[in-house]
Amino acid sequence: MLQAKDLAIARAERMVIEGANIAIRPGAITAICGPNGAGKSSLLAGLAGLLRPVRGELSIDGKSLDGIALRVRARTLGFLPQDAEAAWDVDVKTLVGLGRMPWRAVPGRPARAAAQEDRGAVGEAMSAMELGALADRPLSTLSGGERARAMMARVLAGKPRYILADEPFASLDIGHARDLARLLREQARQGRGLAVVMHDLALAMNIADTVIVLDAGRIVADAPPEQALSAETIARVWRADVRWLGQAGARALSI
Ligand SMILES: Nc1ncnc2c1ncn2[C@@H]1O[C@H](COP(=O)(O)OP(=O)(O)OP(=O)(O)O)[C@@H](O)[C@H]1O
Repeated sequence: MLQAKDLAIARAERMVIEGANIAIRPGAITAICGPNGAGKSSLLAGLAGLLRPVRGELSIDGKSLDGIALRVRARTLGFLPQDAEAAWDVDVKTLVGLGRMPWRAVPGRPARAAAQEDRGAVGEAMSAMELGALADRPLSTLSGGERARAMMARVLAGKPRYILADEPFASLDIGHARDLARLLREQARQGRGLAVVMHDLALAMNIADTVIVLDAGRIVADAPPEQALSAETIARVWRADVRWLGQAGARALSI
């Protein structure tokens, strides 16, 4: 379990997350929701160990994150930033291959078996994100949604135990969003823990096991979706009058 206790994060010397107690469980999808500026990205980057907390503890299976070597951390936590950019204009298959970096030079990993495993993981991630036809295209020539799928494939190729994804649905069309939702469920079924920032509350309602609602840097709900995303909570936090339609697991939100 990836756990944060009494986590506090500051940006530009202003507290943006305070007193966060969170558990990201293996085998489950945890959606992180909240209005713009609530602190979702900051919280996710904090959980990934990419923003140093002002206060609090982060641990994986009870072991402090500080005590885990960086390379091991990189194999354990896969992070997909919002609007992920690549430093170089590489082609798609090279980018996805970079997801295998943390697996280089793992002690006791025979070179030939390692190369085969790397190829297998990259191929699997590319086909999961339907990137076969784009494999040789430089990133600069892709559309926003295609680039988002390539970035997600890079995370998947690393086969991390936890996937921390910041708005992975943001630029996907409805068909690819459905495919990604299924893929995230499958990743959870395989035992991975997922923390996913999302603005689409109906999607969170339908695919998450747990929803964390953030409001102005504070966790105001952490519960199964039907409870965390009640119309009352949405009215209070998002100041929007809404009504849930449909059945559990296939809900739509009327605004
Ligand atoms: N690099 C930064 N420097 C200073 N302040 C920042 C920085 N990044 C974010 N902030 C501030 O921290 C707060 C939380 O931002 P964060 O990006 O975590 O929110 P968010 O919930 O992910 O928002 P959104 O839904 O708009 O993506 C906001 O008030 C934001 O203005």
